[in-house]
Amino acid sequence: MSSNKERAKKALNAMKLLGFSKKQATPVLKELLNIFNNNWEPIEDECYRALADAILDRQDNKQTPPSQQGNQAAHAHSEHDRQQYVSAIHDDRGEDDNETPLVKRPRMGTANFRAELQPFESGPQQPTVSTQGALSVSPQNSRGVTRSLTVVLQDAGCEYPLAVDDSFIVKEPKPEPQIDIAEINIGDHLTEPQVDIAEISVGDHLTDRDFLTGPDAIQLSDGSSEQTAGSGARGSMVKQAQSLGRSKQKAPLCKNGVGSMIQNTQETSFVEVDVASSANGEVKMSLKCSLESSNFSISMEEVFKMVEEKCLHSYKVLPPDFSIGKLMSEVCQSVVQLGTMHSEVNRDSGSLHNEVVAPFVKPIACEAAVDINDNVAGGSSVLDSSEPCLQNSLVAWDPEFAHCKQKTTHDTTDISKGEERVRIPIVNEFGSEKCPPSFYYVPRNLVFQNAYVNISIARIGDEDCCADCSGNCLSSLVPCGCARVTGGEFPYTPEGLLKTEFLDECTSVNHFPQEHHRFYCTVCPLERSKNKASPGPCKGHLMRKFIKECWSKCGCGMQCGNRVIQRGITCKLQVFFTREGKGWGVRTVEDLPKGSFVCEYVGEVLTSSELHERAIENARNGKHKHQVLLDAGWGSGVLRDEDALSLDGSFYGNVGRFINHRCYDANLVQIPVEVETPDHHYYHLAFFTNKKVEAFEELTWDYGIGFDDTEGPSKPFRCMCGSRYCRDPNNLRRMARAAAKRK
Ligand SMILES: C[S@@+](CC[C@H](N)C(=O)[O-])C[C@H]1O[C@@H](n2cnc3c(N)ncnc32)[C@H](O)[C@@H]1O
Repeated sequence: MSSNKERAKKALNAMKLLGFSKKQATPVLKELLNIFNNNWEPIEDECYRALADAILDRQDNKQTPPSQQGNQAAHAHSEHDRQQYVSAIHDDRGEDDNETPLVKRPRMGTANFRAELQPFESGPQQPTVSTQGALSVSPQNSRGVTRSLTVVLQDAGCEYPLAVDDSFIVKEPKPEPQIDIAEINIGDHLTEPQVDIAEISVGDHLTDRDFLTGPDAIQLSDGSSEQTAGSGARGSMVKQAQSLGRSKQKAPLCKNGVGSMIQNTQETSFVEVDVASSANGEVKMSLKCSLESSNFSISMEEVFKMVEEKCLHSYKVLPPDFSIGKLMSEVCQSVVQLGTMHSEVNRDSGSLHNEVVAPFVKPIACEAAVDINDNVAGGSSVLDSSEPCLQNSLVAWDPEFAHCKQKTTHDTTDISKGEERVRIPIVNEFGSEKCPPSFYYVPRNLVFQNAYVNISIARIGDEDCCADCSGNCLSSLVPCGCARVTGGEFPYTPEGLLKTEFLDECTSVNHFPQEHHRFYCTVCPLERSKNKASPGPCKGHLMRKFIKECWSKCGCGMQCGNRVIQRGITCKLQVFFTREGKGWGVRTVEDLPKGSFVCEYVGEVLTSSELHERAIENARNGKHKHQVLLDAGWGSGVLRDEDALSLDGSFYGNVGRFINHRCYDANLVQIPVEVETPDHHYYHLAFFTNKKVEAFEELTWDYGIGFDDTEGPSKPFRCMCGSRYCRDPNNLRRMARAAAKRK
């Protein structure tokens, strides 16, 4: 048996390892020996637990006012007191009394020991090997989960298992009053390169003094970093800070290169930081923050991430590549686009040169306008007019689509998604819809199913091509075979414009159809496709002028002046939302001289039966489609169903499907163009300007519809073309004019 002196030395050493000085421990030990009648066993029990507790109690009592002090030890000289004190210690062990002895209130503040945090559920506690009195904190720290803390006092030769909860050991740093964000970075001195989260970092006000007091060493369990800290609680903070320190290093910068961190190094101030920018930095979006008395930095990436999570929470489904950062950059880019557009308008109009034009205009309700047509229109999409001039006409469009409730896949910077040689942006300054309803953008016609479009070299005879030409056919002295269709003269000028004479003739066919030759079928495929018991009489098909372009069987090159429409769109167009209630429309963003090729009307090639079937289907669904008959060349005998063709741009189409109607004085004229097929059942329908068109003027063509048509399965829209020659009897302006005349 050791002597009292040895036992006292051991006890004081044990206390020293817990951070209690000899001066603190000696009087308490004396008191306990007194209480226990110099019996060492209850003191040595459980690795001097009674002694440690008594020291802590004494410290507690010192902190309470003298009036409230109930110095148990000092008054425990009687046997009664002694019993009470001993049982008080044991009561403190709580429900686990029979198993693991517990110390309820170990103060780790100045302790110097090694400890491991483990969840209770994690099985038997592993004995731990002490190093130099270091504290190791397990990586997980889930709040509210009670963990065991094993303290090994190697010098004392025993384990000291403590049950503590997170609130005790893992004391979270007090959040700064203005910053309601969980993660805190205590600064640059803690850096580790692996954690890829970006955080709010709090700088100088949470200094080493706050966290890292004392000389005690904290060793992180992964051993990856050695920093000093004074307590277990602080250790956990250091651990957290450590990971934040790592993250800070890896915090990604915004892709567009704008500042990605909000930083405030002053006590009370506004900080302004760029958060997004257009591609070339002309437009920037910034945030103004006034988070007082903080010295902080916030990663914008983390802010975006938080907003994205909120969006996901609210909207449930988001595209996988949804990004607030991108969205903000898109806003900046759109401002650039609109700004450019407006400044071009101003420059071209010459009136507003120095005026700063707000890029956004007060929106008007677009749905009301659409509703007007919605009410008027209805039924099938096929326009079945009794007017001969309705042949080759565009049928009613789907107003339901115009509500833009469908998910759209359009790229607002280019509706053609790169399919055209030029970008065709989508712009909406007036309505709430960002994009037109979905459809597949195709730059060329596609056969749906049964249409007979036979593109073969063999079908093109020598007389229908110019195999012997080379270079540019327009510059040859004698026009080649390809000019035969146009009376031995090419329709194009060397500048690539349609010749005025040719153009005017084509326009005149539209304006005065009754003065032009018409072909009447014996049995009209259009009538036949209606599957009536006895097909109605043919209403006549206008014989239109054709353009014949050189093609692949010709010897000339792609730059030949007689190849215009096959080179595709070259002028700058925009799909925009019309303010008059016509839905989307097309405008040019540059001046176009008379005779300029604008675009083709592209869609699926349907037979008249297929067209009719779609019409019935659409009537059933109350839908209206973008369809146009190809009937310019029906004068070549009896047409089979598969030869009587139409184009439907509803599901597959190009920018042409957005061109709105204007009665008589439209600025575009539609002209049939023969390219790869010699017969005239199938042809390209190309739009050319029939007058000079100024930048930002809407492009329109005359659909050739009769608005008083009540016979057909569908009624066309109420016309809002604004033309003084508007044919629509329901046109409000026209009615107003008529009323004024009557007065
Ligand atoms: C081929 S689409 C033209 C593009 C259409 N605006 C859109 O938003 O998709 C034809 C439809 O546009 C509308 N539209 C075209 N011209 C119009 C006009 N002059 N007045 C009113 N609506 C018109 C009609 O609803 C018509 O059925």
